[in-house]
Amino acid sequence: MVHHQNKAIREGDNPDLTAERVTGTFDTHSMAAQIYNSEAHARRRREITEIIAKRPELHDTKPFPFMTREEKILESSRKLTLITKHMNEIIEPNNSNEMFHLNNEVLGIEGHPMALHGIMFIPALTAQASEEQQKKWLTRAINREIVGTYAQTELGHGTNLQNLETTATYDVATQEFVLHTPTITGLKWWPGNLGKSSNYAVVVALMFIKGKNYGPHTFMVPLRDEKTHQPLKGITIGDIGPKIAYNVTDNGFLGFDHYRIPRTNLLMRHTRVEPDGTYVKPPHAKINYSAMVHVRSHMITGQAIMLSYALTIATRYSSVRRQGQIDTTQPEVKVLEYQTQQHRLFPYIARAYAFVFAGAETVKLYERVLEEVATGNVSLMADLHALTSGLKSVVSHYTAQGIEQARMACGGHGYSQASYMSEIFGVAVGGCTYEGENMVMLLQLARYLVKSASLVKTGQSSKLGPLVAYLGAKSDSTSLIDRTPTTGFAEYVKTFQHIARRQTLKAADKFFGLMEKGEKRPIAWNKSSVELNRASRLHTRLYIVEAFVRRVEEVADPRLKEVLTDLLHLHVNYELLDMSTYALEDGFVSSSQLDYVRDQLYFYLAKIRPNAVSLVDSWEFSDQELRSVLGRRDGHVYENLFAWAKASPLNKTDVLPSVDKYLKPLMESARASKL
Ligand SMILES: CCCCCCCCCCC/C=C/C(=O)SCCNC(=O)CCNC(=O)[C@H](O)C(C)(C)COP(=O)(O)OP(=O)(O)OC[C@H]1O[C@@H](n2cnc3c(N)ncnc32)[C@H](O)[C@@H]1OP(=O)(O)O
Ligand SMILES: Cc1cc2nc3c(=O)[nH]c(=O)nc-3n(C[C@H](O)[C@H](O)[C@H](O)COP(=O)(O)OP(=O)(O)OC[C@H]3O[C@@H](n4cnc5c(N)ncnc54)[C@H](O)[C@@H]3O)c2cc1C
Repeated sequence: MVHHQNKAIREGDNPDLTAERVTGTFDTHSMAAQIYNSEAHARRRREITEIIAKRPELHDTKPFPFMTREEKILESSRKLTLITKHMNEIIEPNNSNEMFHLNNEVLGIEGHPMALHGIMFIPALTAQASEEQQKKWLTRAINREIVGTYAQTELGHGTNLQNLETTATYDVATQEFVLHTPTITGLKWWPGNLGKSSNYAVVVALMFIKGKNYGPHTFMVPLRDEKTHQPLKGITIGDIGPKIAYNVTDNGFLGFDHYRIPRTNLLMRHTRVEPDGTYVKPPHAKINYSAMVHVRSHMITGQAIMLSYALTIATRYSSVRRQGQIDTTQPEVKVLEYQTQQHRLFPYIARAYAFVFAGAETVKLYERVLEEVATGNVSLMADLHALTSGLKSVVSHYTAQGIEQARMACGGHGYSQASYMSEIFGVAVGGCTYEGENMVMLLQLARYLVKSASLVKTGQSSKLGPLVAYLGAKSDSTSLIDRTPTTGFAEYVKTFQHIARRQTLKAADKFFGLMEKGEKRPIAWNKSSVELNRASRLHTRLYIVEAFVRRVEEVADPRLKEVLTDLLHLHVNYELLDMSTYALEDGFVSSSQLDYVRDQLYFYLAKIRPNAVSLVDSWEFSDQELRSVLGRRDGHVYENLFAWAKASPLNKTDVLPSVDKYLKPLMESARASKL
C-alpha cells in the first residue's frame, strides 16, 4: 500500500479527485495541526469524527434542505439530547474546542436550541457574575439544568446601546429591580434561542436608581417556568419568524410588564448596587460588554471555517467537473485548470488560512485579557476591542464574498441546495451584522486609530501600542518590491504599512481639519467616516498579513513551510493588487511594480494548483460536517446529485395535489375553450 501525503485518499474514489490528491506535496494531517493550532487537537478532531461516523443515531435522518423548520428543530433537539447524554464518551469534559467540533459535525451550522447558551449565556455569567452568583447559576447552566441566552438587541435599537428602551428600575423598598418594556420598539428582538428554547436570559437594560440613568447593565432573568416551560407572569415572548438562514435557532422577541427580579440578579462581578441603592462602578465603563467581545474574538475562526467549507466544496467539485477544452486536441479539462477558476478560488484559500491564523492570535489575546480583567487589570481592553472590531468586520465581509465566489465557481449546481452553499452563505453573512454591524465596528477601530494618529502628530509616537507602532515609523520614499534582488515579505509588509499609515493619517487629518474649520466633533466624524473606515480596513488587512507572516516563520516542517510560503506569496500579491489605488496614488508603488505583482500572482496560482485539493482537504471536514453533495470527499458527485433529487419530497408522488387541483383543470379548460 502506497502512503500518500494526502490522508483523504481512499480506494474507489473518483479518479480525478485521487489524481489531485496524489500530487499533494505535504502531509495533510500535519497541515491540519497548523490549522487547528496543535497536533493533539487535530488528532482529537479526527477521533471525534470517527466516533460520530460509527453512531448512526448522531447522523442527519435526511438532508436538511428537505426538512421544514419545525422538523429541523425537532431533529436538532433529538441530537442535542443525545450528545448531552453521551458527551463524556465523545469529548474531553469542558473542552470548548472539542465541543465546537462536535456541534459542527452533529448539529451543523444552522444552529440548535442551545446555541446561544454556549456562545453567550455561559460566557456572560463567567465574566460578569460574582462568585456567589456563579455558584447559583453557572454550574446549573454548564450542567444544562437551565437554558439561557443573551437578550440585548431591541426592535428599535441594536447598535446604539445607550438608547435601549428596556429599563431596570431599582425599588429600594423591596430591594428589587423592575424590568419594563415601555413601547413596541423596546421589545427585545433577535436574541438567539429566546423565542422557544430558553428559560433564562442575561438581559441588558438601562439601570435607573433614584431617577438616575446608569446606562446599560446586565441582569440574570428567569423567563419561563422551569417545570412547565410556560412564560412567567409579566413576560411576553416568542419566535421572530424565518430568516435568510440559521433557522434552527429560534431568534426571539421579549417584553416585560413591570417584571420584578431580586437586586441580587444584577450581575455583580464588577458592578454592584447596595441594598440602599448605592452604586459601585466597575473598573472599566465597558466591562459588561464582555460577552460581545467573547463572540467577536471567536467568530474570526468560525468565519474562516465557513469560508473553508465553501472552498472545500468548490475546489473538490472543480476537480471532478470537466467542461470545455484548453488545447482543442485534448479531452475536456477539469474546470480547475482554467486560470479564471484558480483566480476565483485560490486567493480565498489563502485568505481562509490567513483568517484562521489571525483568529488563533485573537483568541490568545482574548484569553489573556479575560485573565487580567479577573484580577482587576483592564489595561488591554481597549486594544482587544479595537482589534476584534476590525477583524470581525473585515473577516466576515471577505468570508461572505469568498463563499459567493465559491458558489459561482460551481456553476449551476452551486445554485442547488445540494451544494449547501446558500446555507453556508446565509449563516456566514449574518456575521456582517451580528456582534455589531460592520460599519459601526470599523468606526470603533477608527476611534482607536485616530487617537494613535494624534500621538504621532504630537510627537508622542513612543506611546503607541504594539498594534499601531508602525503609524509612528518613517516610510521609505518608494516601495522596494521588485527593487531588491530578492524581494521578500518584508517589502510587502512595509508597503502595507505605508498604505495603512497614509490612509490613517489622511483620514485623521480630514477629521481634525473639519473641526479646526468649526465643525462639531460628531459632525466632523460623520463627514470623515468613509475615509476613517477605509483606514480601519487597511489597518486590519495589514494585521492579517502580519499574522500570516508570523505563522509561516514559526513552521519547522519544510514541506509545510514551502506550501504555506506559496500561499503567503499569493496572499500578499492578491491583497496588494486589490488595494493598488492606495499604493499608486502617492507613487509609493509604480505601475511597473504592479506588473511584477501581477506576474507573481499568476506564478503562484500555477504553483499552488497541484496542492489545491490537499490545501482544502487539510481542513479535514467530514461529509457529515460539510452536508454538501458537491463537496463529497469521494468526488462521486453526479450519481449522488441524482439520488438527492430523487429523494426530494416533491418526488414522493408522480402527480402533486396542486396539479390535480389547479393545473389539470386549467389545462382542461384551456383545451375545452379551444374546441
Ligand atoms: C462554524 C459555524 C459557526 C456558526 C456560528 C453562528 C453563530 C451565530 C451567533 C450569533 C450571536 C449574536 C449575538 C449578538 O449579536 S449580541 C448583540 C451584539 N450587539 C452589538 O454588538 C451592538 C454593537 N454596539 C456596541 O457594541 C456599542 O454600542 C458600541 C461599541 C458601538 C458603542 O457603545 P457605547 O454607546 O457604550 O459607547 P460609547 O460611545 O459610550 O463609548 C465608546 C468608547 O467605549 C469603548 N468601548 C466600547 N466597547 C468596548 C469594549 N467592549 N471594550 C473596551 N472598550 C470599549 C470604545 O472604544 C470607545 O472608547 P473611546 O471613547 O476611548 O474611543
Ligand atoms: C443572525 C443574528 C443573530 C443575532 N443574535 C442576537 C442575539 O443573540 N442577541 C442579541 O441581543 N442580538 C442579536 N442580534 C442582533 C444584532 O446584534 C444586531 O442586529 C446588530 O448589532 C446590528 O444592530 P441593528 O440591527 O440595530 O442595526 P442598525 O444599527 O439599525 O443598522 C442599520 C444601518 O445603520 C448603520 N448605522 C447604525 N448606527 C450607525 C453609526 N453610529 N454610524 C454609522 N452607521 C450606523 C449601520 O451601519 C447599518 O448600515 C442578532 C442578529 C442577527 C442577524
